[in-house]
Amino acid sequence: MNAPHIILSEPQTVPDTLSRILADKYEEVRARAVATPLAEMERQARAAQAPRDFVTALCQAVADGRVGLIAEIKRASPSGGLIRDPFEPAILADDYARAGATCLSVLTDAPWFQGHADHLKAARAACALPVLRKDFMVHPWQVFEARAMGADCILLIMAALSDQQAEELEDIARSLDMGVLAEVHDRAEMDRALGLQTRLIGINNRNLKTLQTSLETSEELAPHVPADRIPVAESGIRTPDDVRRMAAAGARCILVGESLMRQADVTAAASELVQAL
Ligand SMILES: O=P(O)(O)OC[C@@H](O)[C@@H](O)c1c[nH]c2ccccc12
Repeated sequence: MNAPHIILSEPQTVPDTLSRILADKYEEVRARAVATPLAEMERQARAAQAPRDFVTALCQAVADGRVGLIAEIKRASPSGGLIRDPFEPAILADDYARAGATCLSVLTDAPWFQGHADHLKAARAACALPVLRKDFMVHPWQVFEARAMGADCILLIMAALSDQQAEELEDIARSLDMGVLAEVHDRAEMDRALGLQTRLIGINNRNLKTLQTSLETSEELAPHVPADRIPVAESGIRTPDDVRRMAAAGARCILVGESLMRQADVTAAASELVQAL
């Protein structure tokens, strides 16, 4: 009798969602930077309309004791599937502005969120609010691209970046007078984000690797944000009670997307959140 064969294979690791998104993003940026070289993208960024002050708008809301609502415009997401259809960014931007939102966030990632630069351009043109480009920033080229399409602020996801990358992207954003929202999901990421210059610390209640959401993430982390920084509670916020919960933890600024995008009356739903305190 032959000895039984034991086949040892490498442990199978399934790539998490963030890793898959980033792999697509590096590919996308590589291709786009061939079509439009960095120097040309920088020229377009520096020729764009003056940026609106995203960070000051949120600081002002906090100083006034208001909710600082960053209202998000997105058609779809990996966790929610198709969220809103038909989807009209300009109308949504106007609805949010009339509800008293402080800023907008617009998804521009196509493969995972069905976003587009045109959504951001249309939303920004329809209101006077500062606009965050919600995408996965990994390369300076994208920061110039963000400014060229009109964005006033970029998102830096600490889980997706080395310290050196984050600093480089922040420096470029600052040179373009753009704001930076540094996003964290745990204490270690927060400590890294606090090494950046930006005052805006986004605490994502959603784990981008597993897509699980828990408001406890903000409750745990917001108390550790130093007084000279502004915590922004992100993801999974649905009701005025949730807003009060985030405010009680120290986060009066919130980033809300899906729960608003699923409402027939976006203005009414957003103003309920704005008036929760
Ligand atoms: O739709 P929600 O659960 O209200 O979440 C909004 C926003 O926080 C979420 O879109 C988000 C936060 N960080 C991100 C990073 C990438 C993509 C999306 C996000």
